[in-house]
Amino acid sequence: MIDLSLADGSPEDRLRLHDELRTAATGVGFFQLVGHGVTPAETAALTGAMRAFFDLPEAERLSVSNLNSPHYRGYTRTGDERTGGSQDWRDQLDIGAELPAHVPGAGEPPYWWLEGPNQWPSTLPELRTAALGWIDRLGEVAGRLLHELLASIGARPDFYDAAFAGHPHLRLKLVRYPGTAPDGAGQGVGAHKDYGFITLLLQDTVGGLQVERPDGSFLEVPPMEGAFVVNLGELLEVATDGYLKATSHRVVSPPGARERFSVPFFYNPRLDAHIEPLDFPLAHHAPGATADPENPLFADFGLNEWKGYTRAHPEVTRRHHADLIGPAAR
Ligand SMILES: O=C(O)CCC(=O)C(=O)O
Ligand SMILES: [Fe+2]
Repeated sequence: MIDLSLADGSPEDRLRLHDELRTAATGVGFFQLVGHGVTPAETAALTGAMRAFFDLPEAERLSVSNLNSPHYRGYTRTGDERTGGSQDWRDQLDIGAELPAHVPGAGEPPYWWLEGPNQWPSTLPELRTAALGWIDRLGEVAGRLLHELLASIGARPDFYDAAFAGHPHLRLKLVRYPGTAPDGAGQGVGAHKDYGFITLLLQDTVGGLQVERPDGSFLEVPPMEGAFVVNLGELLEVATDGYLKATSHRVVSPPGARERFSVPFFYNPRLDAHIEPLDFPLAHHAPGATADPENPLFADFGLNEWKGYTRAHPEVTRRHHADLIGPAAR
C-alpha cells in the first residue's frame, strides 16, 4: 500500500515514499494507492453513472456499440472481446479523451484511427460529465505518481513530460463482469499486460483480479475501499529495458450470477509519442524487456495501442480495418 500524500511531506516522508514505490514497482509490479486526493463523492458520481449505464435496456447500450466506431469507442457486449486468443466474459464502455476523428491520410500510421469521438447514450447526460471528469482527475493523479516513480529510481521526474504534452491518449473503461460464462471457463478477462505507462483501477468489493507471479502462479488483489490498484504498463517496461516490468494480470469471473464492476484508467502518452530509453543510474543493470513473439512491445505508443485494440476487438477490426491488418484477420 502506497500513500501518495507522502510526496507533500517532509524529506523523510519523500524518502519513504520513494523506497516503497521502487520496491513495489521493481517487485510484484502492483500496489494499492491511497492518499491520492480523489474524494468518495467524486468516486460515487462515477460509479453511480456507471451503474445507470449498465441498468439501461440492452437495446440502448447497443445503440452506442463499438461495432459502429472505427475508433474502437463505445459499448462491447459480453462475449465480443478476446484476450490471449480466448473469449472474455464482460461487457464494457470504452471511452477516451474526446477529440475529433483523425482519419489517417496517405503515409500516416493506422493508429490515428484510435483518436475520435466517444459514443454516449442520449438518455444519460451525467455519464459523459462523470467519465470525462474522471479522465481529467485521474490524469492529474497518474501524472504526479509517474513523477514520483521516476524520481524513486533516480531518473528526472519530468523525463517523459514531452510525451504527454498536447493530447495524451488517456483512456477509461467502465466494465461489468456478469458472473460465470455458460462454458464455465471463468475468464472474466484473460491474462494480459496493459499497453501504456500506468493503470489506476477502481474495483468494487467483489474481488477476482489476480496478478501473475514470475513462477506463473496468480495472486489475488484484495478489494480495498478508497484505494486505486496501480500497475505498470508495457511502455514503462520498454522505457527501462525491463528494469520495471509490466505485470500480467487477469480477472476470474465472479461466481454464479454475481456481478463485479471495475473502472480501469489508462495513463497513456500521445499516440505519436516515441518512448526514449529512460536515463537512470541502474539502466545498465536492466535485464532487457520481455521478448514474447506473441506480444511484441513497441516503443511507439500508437503502435502498441493499435496492436492491443485490433486484437481485443476483432469484429471492429474486421468491419472497419480489414484492409489494414492482412488477410489472416479478415
Ligand atoms: O477489471 C479489472 O479488475 C481489471 C481490468 C483490466 O485489467 C483491463 O481492462 O485492462
Ligand atoms: Fe489490464
